[in-house]
Amino acid sequence: MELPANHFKRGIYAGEQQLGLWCSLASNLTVEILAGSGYDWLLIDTEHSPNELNMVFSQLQACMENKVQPIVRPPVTDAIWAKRYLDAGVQSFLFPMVETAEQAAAAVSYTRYPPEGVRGFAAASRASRFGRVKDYYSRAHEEICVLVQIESRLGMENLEAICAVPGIDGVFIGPGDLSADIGYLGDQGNEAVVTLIEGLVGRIVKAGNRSGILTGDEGLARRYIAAGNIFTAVGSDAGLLARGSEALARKFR
Ligand SMILES: O=C(O)C(=O)C[C@H](O)[C@@H](O)CO
Repeated sequence: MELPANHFKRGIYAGEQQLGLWCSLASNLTVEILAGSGYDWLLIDTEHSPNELNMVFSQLQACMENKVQPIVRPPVTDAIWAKRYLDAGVQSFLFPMVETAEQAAAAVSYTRYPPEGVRGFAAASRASRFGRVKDYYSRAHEEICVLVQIESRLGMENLEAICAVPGIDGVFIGPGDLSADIGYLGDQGNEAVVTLIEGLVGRIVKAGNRSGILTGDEGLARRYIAAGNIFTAVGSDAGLLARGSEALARKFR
């Protein structure tokens, strides 16, 4: 069996816009529905959702019939969660609240076997398709994508240093936490926040890295893409369900 290709990672390095959707409903059924919807990636959130490890397993499997890349956000950036999700077969990570180059380098090391990193060895896990991918241990890093979140003042201050860390494949701007940290809690659509984010996207691109963002607003998504954003989550499962169900109910009222 061949090592599964990470089309998302290859796409962002090729400069091909990767459209995504945020998934926090903790359901393999909703993920399977969304996996066939034409997105390039699905963010499987375990930070702000009731997702547990065994549930993430089933959501990863729900993606297998499609080219879509599941990207898992651990609840915190640490080696233990990285190890458990890697063995589950996760190939792309969005590590939250990274604020320094040292934290970014640590995140990369969690995904690499020794001597490059500290990933623990597991024989015949789902990651190697239970031992069926014969060159898994020597090649796993090629198809692993490490994305880190910049979502605080300190992270903004250290942005270029973080972008320069070897193994950091992309830098995602967390609009909610970032706006909260600069005094715009709950107001990530404020023009001051949007302009700041556009500038951050430009800094990431200028630093030679790849920028990501989440927004449910079409106009803002287009502004961030125009600024150079290359992986863009354009909505969420919860938002689609809530807005879509409300719109349907209104038709019959
Ligand atoms: O800071 C942010 O915004 C994010 O990191 C995304 C949110 O955590 C996610 O829950 C969508 O609102």
